[in-house]
Amino acid sequence: MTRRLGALELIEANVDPGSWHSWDGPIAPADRDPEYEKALLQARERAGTDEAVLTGRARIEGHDVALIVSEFRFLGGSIGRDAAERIVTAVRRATGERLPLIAAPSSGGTRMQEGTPAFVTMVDISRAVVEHKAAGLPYLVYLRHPTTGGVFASWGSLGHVTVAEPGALIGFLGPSVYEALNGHPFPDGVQVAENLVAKGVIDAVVTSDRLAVVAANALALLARPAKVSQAWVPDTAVVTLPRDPWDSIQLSRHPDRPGVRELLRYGAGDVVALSGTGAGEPGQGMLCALASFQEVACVVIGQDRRAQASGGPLGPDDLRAARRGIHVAQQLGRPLVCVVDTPGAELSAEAEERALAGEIARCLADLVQLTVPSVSVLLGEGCGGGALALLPGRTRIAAEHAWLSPLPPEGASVILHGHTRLAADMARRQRVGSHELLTDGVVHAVVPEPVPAHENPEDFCRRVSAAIGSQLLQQLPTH
Ligand SMILES: CC(C)(COP(=O)(O)OP(=O)(O)OC[C@H]1O[C@@H](n2cnc3c(N)ncnc32)[C@H](O)[C@@H]1OP(=O)(O)O)[C@@H](O)C(=O)NCCC(=O)NCCSC(=O)CC(=O)O
Repeated sequence: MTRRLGALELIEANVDPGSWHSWDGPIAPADRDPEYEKALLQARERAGTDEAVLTGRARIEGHDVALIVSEFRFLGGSIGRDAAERIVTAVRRATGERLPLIAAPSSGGTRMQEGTPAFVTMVDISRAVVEHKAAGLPYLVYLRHPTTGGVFASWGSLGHVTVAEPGALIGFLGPSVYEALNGHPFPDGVQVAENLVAKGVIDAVVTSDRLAVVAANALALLARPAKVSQAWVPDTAVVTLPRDPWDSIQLSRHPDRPGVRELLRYGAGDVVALSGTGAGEPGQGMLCALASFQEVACVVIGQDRRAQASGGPLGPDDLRAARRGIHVAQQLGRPLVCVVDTPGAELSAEAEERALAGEIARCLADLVQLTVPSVSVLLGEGCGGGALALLPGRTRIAAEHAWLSPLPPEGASVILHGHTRLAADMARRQRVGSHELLTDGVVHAVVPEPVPAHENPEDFCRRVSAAIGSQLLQQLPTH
């Protein structure tokens, strides 16, 4: 395990040399009870800081940023009114100076010596952070060991991207407080960074010595706003000969056909993976990431066909994860890439009761309202409402052997004929293949597959990536 760093150590280890400028003014004297005053004096001596947070401006790998960093040795990084005021002032200043903001909390939550007046400052901090994000500015969070209570429940949980220190204790109530109040220990292994990543609460675990690299990567992707060009009209290209869609359907189901993971691996750069909804739903069937295609930095939401096949069907949580990605793209003004690749959404009682249909509808609603450039990519299987949910990009492209249909052709055959034997015929009649999609104006371009994608995944992914980049570039303003 890497050594846990104090506030100044973390700052010095991650900012460009000589670039740190503190924004903190002196803490004003106040009429406090003598015991608390004594605790503050001791905390200052122990921590070497004048409060439990430090704020300021710095450069990280060339990016100008504002930083808010907790010092746990100062009364457990707890937030009293002075610390809160310092945070709010720094967030507002970052917004005013249009600086991306990075917060690195480590805290026992509300400062117990101050009680409720301190507790309610979490509202002020949250308001400032929300206003910062509403101004289209990135907010990244690095949760350090330990982050608990109202800090985790306010500015610790509002990041566009949230990463955490390996092994960090991160939880709402501290485990010793829980045990004392409930008479039994809190279950092991729950309030741990790695578990929260697996459960879709936070995005990734990052060692403190890699924070600068990860932050710089995310900032490079997030810091340049993009709005769709007024002059843009979709470009269409006819590049394929008619194919039997049934052949395409068979090829799209080939176990080695590359999916969204391979597309990111071979066709994208600067990938920063996001984990699920951030709200405790891992969204295994939906991959969300920040990435760049042909140098265009964007948000990617993509249906992971293999994960769906191995027990994680495309369910309501996946669609909520997608909506998180849509909101990040809209809020930060980044283009959005939607990758469609699904044998169909989850068919289960649980999915119904957790609003599968409603989430499909809300994905559609969110996408049709986007004002940033967007492209939907039919990569392989495009089956039913699950596929429809990610279809409304401003431009839509299809791989040559991708297809789109209202339900599996086998299902269509059952509806009309009472058996699955006429599935191939139904696929032909329902105009599901890429050639028909192009002819009918459902997609604007088709990416040729000179050989089926599974025979040369790298080449396929590079072709799709080039098509994505080109579609996005066409939508961006030229100046
Ligand atoms: C964060 C911890 C898990 C860390 O445990 P550790 O064993 O590493 O450290 P520790 O307990 O010795 O704490 C280090 C020092 O910080 C102090 N300390 C910790 N939390 C504090 C707090 N909230 N206010 C004031 N001081 C605090 C401890 O008294 C101790 O002081 P000394 O060294 O002098 O002994 C634990 O401190 C803890 O459970 N804190 C409370 C977490 C919590 O439940 N917060 C909810 C608060 S209410 C809230 O925030 C509002 C809300 O929930 O919405």
